[in-house]
Amino acid sequence: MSILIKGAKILGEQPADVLIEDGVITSLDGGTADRTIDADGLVLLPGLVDLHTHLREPGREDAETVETGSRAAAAGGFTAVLAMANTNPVTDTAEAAEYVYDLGRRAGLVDVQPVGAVTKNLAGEGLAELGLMARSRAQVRVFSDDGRCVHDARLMRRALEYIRSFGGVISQHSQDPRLADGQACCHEGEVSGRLGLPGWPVVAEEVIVARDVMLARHTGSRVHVAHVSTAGSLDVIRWAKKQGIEVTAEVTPHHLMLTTDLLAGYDPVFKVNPPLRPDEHVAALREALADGTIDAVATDHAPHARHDKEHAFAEAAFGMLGLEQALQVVNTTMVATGAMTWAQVADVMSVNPARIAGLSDHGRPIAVGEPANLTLIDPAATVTVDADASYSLSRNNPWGGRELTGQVHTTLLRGVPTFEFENQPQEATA
Ligand SMILES: NC(=O)N[C@@H](CC(=O)O)C(=O)O
Ligand SMILES: [Zn+2]
Ligand SMILES: [Zn+2]
Repeated sequence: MSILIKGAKILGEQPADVLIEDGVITSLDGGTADRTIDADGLVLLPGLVDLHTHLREPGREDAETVETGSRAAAAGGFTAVLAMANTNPVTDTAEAAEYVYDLGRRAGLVDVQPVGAVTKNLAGEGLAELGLMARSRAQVRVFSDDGRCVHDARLMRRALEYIRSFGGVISQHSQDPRLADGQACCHEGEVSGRLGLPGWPVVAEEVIVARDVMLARHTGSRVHVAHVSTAGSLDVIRWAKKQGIEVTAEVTPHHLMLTTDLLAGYDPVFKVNPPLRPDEHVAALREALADGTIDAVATDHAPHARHDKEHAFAEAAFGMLGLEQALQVVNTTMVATGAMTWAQVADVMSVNPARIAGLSDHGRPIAVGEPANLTLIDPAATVTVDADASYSLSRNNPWGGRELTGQVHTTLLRGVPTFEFENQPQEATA
């Protein structure tokens, strides 16, 4: 099959006629194809890569499956996602990693790359089969106990030493469990005081970020800060990068746009870990994304069934959807405001995440001979998000009712359309 994408602006810059044959880009200068997509006014990016997705299979197929999450990812412009290990059973063995990998290939909508747990059953006590997962068919390179922090410094050190031999990275959910106790459910500050909700302090994140960059320096190994959310963490990461320490960081779409004030209605859709922060942190995160202190945007797509989410705020599960709106939120907060170019968006949503995760077929230049993993975007479309129109099995969408700018037009995985906007008229209202 061949497709011609006619007149798309590559990385928002020069228009070109991109020819794709048998899954590979074969020309930037037109040619004959079975099918032509009129892409006048559209922007072409390398397919997006999400470093942080919760797919819930195995174990919680009522909240999401590999297939439904993959469909949501393709609709959001993604061609690869890293599937977090906090499933049931946990992805802590080579077999478990291969199982998730195979489910992803069978769904065939995005490349699903399993994340391996750092510790057995995420219990924080003994290391999981890191080497066997790395050598498995799934070739795991990213390890994380996400949902929990690897809080034992000795275990973190050993894990970092171990994964260095095969170029692995630990994605840390940075949260000191003693500073963030079991009752806490939001950011500790003026709003939590006013609403009478127990919060936890920003320093619970920052002390772990600081400790981990020192462990990265000590071991010469790579640490990745998952869902960074505080200005103080950014100070530490800036300092560490200046020292040449191997640290990278991701920010979520929700931490780029949503603030603590939203908790005033006690709506659990806004309950997430790390919690929504006040304006000054949001501003610091945007600045750090634009200046390269933060390497990537990652969704932390965290689907939850209604019976886990629809409770009083204090009891509801932490987490919100992200895959389908991520690009729109980045466009609205960063591109439409002039803070970033599309070329920078390609870096933070494709090139850098692919590099961090070691995915060699993704985050590639849009050039002849490269695999056609591509995302075509209408940057000017305005969309009112309909929380009920989602490919996810869950409905904990914090963007419902909001007007966002931009719409994914087509997603291609190795030259095959995995999402096409024209075929999904119920998805959005222009
Ligand atoms: N982000 C969340 O609030 N929840 C995540 C876990 C996590 O990312 O820590 C989940 O698995 O539901
Ligand atoms: Zn987390
Ligand atoms: Zn997560």
